[in-house]
Amino acid sequence: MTLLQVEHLCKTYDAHHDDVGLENGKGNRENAKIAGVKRTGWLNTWFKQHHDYNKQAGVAALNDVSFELQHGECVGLVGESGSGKSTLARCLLGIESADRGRIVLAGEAFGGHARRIRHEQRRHIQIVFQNPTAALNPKLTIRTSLLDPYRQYGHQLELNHFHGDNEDSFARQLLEAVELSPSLLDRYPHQLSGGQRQRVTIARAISIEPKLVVLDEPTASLDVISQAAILQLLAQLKQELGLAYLFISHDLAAVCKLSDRIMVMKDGCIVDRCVRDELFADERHPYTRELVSIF
Ligand SMILES: Nc1ncnc2c1ncn2[C@@H]1O[C@H](COP(=O)(O)OP(=O)(O)OP(=O)(O)O)[C@@H](O)[C@H]1O
Repeated sequence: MTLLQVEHLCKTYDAHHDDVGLENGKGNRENAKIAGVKRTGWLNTWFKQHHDYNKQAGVAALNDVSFELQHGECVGLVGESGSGKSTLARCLLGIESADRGRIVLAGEAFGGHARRIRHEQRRHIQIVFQNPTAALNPKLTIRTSLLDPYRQYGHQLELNHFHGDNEDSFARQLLEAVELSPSLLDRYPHQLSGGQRQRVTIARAISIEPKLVVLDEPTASLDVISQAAILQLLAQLKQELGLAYLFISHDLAAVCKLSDRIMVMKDGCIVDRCVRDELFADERHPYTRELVSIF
């Protein structure tokens, strides 16, 4: 069975749209949660840093976007800044709803137009952000941040890979899965390197064994060595846990390394799609050729 079906998704922002209540820090209740994690002060800060929008009237951020993603598959999503990649990610996570269209996850309606995502469904799509420093609450230990999704879903979880018998052994398993020492559990984010912090956010995202992880430029804030190591880790986890990824990136080399298929977005539309090895072929869409040529 297909894991994810996105059908005819449309989203237009009006001139006064403020989807997450950034100006007053309030946000509506649906938006106050991201990936099952409460949007507290630190997450507000992340949104503020990453959503410096050019708020023009009637921006069609998603214009009839349709695609499918299979279990265990990685689909890369590339396109210039403002093409709609993050909007698509936010619609998938239920942070905002589409104006039209349908999202079906493992055969069940999931978000999309005017549909709320149930708490137990929300666990199945998680996200890893670009900036691990902003994604971890500086006041919480690594242990507390790691265990947050588990504590929210603990009683309902049927895990296949990790064993949730007690919190300490669960947190240790998570760190081991991302090749970090359990001795980091009682440290704070500032006591870790950028690469280690990103490993922690990956561990947190996979902790409740989602079906799909949205990787929103997961290596963009890292040095070249850490980037390669994180890509290697993501490939390994995909294999071990049978995860599917939607991998959003400007880095075509990274996308090619991890993805089975690639979609190219421009002005809210998917203008091209291909298997990885065909991205550099001559017969690609002119926009894809342009992206490839400037890479
Ligand atoms: N909350 C919002 N209010 C108004 N306009 C928005 C909002 N969010 C996105 N947009 C607009 O929608 C379009 C798509 O933005 P989006 O952030 O999805 O692009 P992107 O491809 O993820 O860009 P980047 O690669 O820079 O992250 C842009 O024109 C953007 O200005």
